[in-house]
Amino acid sequence: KPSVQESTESEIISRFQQYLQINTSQPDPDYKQSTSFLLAIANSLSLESQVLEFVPGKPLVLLKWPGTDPSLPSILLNSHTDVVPSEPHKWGHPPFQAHLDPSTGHIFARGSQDMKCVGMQYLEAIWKLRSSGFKPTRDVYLSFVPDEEIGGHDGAEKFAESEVFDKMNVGVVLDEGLASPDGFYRVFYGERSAWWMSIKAVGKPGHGAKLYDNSAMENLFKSIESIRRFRSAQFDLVKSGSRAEGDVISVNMVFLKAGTPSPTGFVMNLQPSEAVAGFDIRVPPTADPLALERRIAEEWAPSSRNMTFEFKQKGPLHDKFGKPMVTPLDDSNPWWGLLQKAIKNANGVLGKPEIFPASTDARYFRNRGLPAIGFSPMANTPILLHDHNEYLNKDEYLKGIDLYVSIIKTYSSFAPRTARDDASRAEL
Ligand SMILES: CSCC[C@H](NC=O)C(=O)O
Ligand SMILES: [Zn+2]
Ligand SMILES: [Zn+2]
Repeated sequence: KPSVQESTESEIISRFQQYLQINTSQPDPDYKQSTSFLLAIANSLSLESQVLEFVPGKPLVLLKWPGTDPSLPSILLNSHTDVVPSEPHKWGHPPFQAHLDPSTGHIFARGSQDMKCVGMQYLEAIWKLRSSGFKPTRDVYLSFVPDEEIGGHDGAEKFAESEVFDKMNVGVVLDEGLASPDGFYRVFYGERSAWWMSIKAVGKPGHGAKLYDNSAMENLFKSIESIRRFRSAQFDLVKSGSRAEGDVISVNMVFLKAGTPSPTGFVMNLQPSEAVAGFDIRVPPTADPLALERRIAEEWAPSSRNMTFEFKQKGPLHDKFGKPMVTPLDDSNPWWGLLQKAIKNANGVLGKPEIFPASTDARYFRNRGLPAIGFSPMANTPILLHDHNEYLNKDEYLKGIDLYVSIIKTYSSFAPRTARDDASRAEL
């Protein structure tokens, strides 16, 4: 086997830039190029690799660094290869140039935070460990999955349910987190579920000059008012500091569709007979789904007001065993203590564990009852995912690699001597 040479800092940064320069933005990601790029690195690191296509044209790159004791459950380091679209003309530097600002060290690119950084940091950490001669005890897998940004149905969801996945005997999964503007690294043990709902009002059409009850617009606006009251009450809990962002139900109106089109815009003197509004609702795993469903049916879209509602997406709050989809962060989960230890050893400081406010692929692994922890090592960094001018500072990026060196070392060497050790740990 060829030995792996240590990389220079500029080689490391240039590999990150190369990955960022591949335009994998939805809705038409260049997965061909990202796949060959990742396979080339896997090859330089002599990792085992396979490309899984659960859906043609949507490749999942699965890499393996075999451990010395394959009987132990493995470690899975997951990242997605796709990124969200950008509006290039609103950026200071083109989003796929990966411009490195020489005075600040910021690297500007779509995906620099979400989450090509993490995917490459896993690989760079393995590069460092391999060149230092380290040998993992457990198998270490890396999955580079497609389509997270559009729901992960053709990527992580199918992967987590596959026979290949079963055979991997995964014990713990690491997936993405969020940047933090302060010095504490954020860490996530669960996430809110996305409920994407549209509500529709119907009513008698009529002259634009007439005041009458039960028009579609009036019916819809009564609902919108009620939803907005709920929204502010939830938001107030966050503003006052009594709840974290991931612990309330968020509701945001994302579209409004109504009116009678005309060649010059909309007919102005006609009250339409239909009006629809769409909402992105995020529900914490501890919320009572029945109470929310009742609120929707009775207050937000009551049939008494000729309203109907429809879900485009309604994520579950519980896993397939009926348990809330959260990863316990206590002594029943040795991976939590190990993560704390590994980060401390690398001089990092973790913040208080949180519920991720949006969705990630981690939910598909938690749904199988597996512990999954969300972590993207970006402290002292503004939260710019999905925003214009997304960037990551090069020194933060390099620091993150060292954190993963420590994590991968700690995780892959964790080998309780007997199953009883595991059990007694769990009893503590
Ligand atoms: C529910 S699938 C959508 C996934 C998406 N993930 C990241 O932004 C999100 O909107 O949270
Ligand atoms: Zn992401
Ligand atoms: Zn995203």
